[in-house]
Amino acid sequence: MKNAAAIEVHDLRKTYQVRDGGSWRGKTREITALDGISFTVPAGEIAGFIGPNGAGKSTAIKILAGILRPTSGTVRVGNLIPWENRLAHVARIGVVFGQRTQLWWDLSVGEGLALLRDIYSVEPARFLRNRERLADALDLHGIMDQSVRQLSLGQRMRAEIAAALIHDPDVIILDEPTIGLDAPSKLAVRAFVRDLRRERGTTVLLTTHDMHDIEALADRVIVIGHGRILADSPFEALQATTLSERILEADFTGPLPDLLLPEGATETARGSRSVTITFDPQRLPAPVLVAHLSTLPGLGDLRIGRPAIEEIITRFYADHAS
Ligand SMILES: Nc1ncnc2c1ncn2[C@@H]1O[C@H](COP(=O)(O)OP(=O)(O)OP(=O)(O)O)[C@@H](O)[C@H]1O
Repeated sequence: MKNAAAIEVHDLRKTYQVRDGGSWRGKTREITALDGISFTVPAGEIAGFIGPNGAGKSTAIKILAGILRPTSGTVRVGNLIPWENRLAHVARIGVVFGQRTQLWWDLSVGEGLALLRDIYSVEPARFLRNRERLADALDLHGIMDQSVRQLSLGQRMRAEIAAALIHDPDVIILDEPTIGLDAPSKLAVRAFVRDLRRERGTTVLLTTHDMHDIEALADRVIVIGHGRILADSPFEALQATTLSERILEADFTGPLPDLLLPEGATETARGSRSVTITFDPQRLPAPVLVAHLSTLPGLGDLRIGRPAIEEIITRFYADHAS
């Protein structure tokens, strides 16, 4: 199975019919949520699937999960067509929707997992092994008897992940798995997904608005906007083509002197004793800029870094807007 395509999407289109003004009498209008997207995720890869609000991510995820039929195009997940082989398909994939539960509010976590065992016909010995392994890895032992409605968001998300994996799926779809979680819970979810891929070779499609999820997990990112694929590449490549600039922060021991910056550098923020400068290292090598600043009176610390990952993505979305 290694290197075979676990997810294949070809020329996928989805249009929704909506009534203007919400009235049944109003004219109908077509919204193109997916305008012919194609991508492939090889087995064992973690692919980030990102895009601004309304780009079409949820629509694509629902089609991949077998919940929604596309208007046209082909999709194969582990060689099955999700909306045609629904039962066989759901038995082979795991889906975590960060914003809604797949568990049952009034059942305990343990009861919910047992119900999934029956739904997916997981053989009893394998179920017990998986439940133990997932409870250890996701720290669920203390909450197995608690009903889902009593769980904190972080506990519920860990239970959701266990529920999505109880039947050993080869492919998992994570839709905003860290939304609303505190920092330690986010780190725990990311570590779990990394281990899962390493130990079991699970293929993961991950949508998120948290770019740190992408940085921590994704082998590559597929960017979608207005229902089209805008980029499909390793994150570093996206970063290099979008924002090659560097950021320099300089602290001064006294009031800021006149900077008289060389060409290729722009002052982007200023405090009473510090300044932030953005520069393009192709046009202005960092040592030249540092040498220039060193001539200024009262220079203290200097720090040079890359723009934050959010900045890179925001710029990429803005460059592809319209
Ligand atoms: N059931 C629906 N009926 C009509 N239009 C819809 C429906 N679901 C989504 N849309 C429209 O399709 C487009 C894509 O929406 P979708 O929810 O797939 O985007 P998204 O990338 O998941 O956005 P977000 O990041 O905000 O969740 C949007 O213009 C949205 O308004």
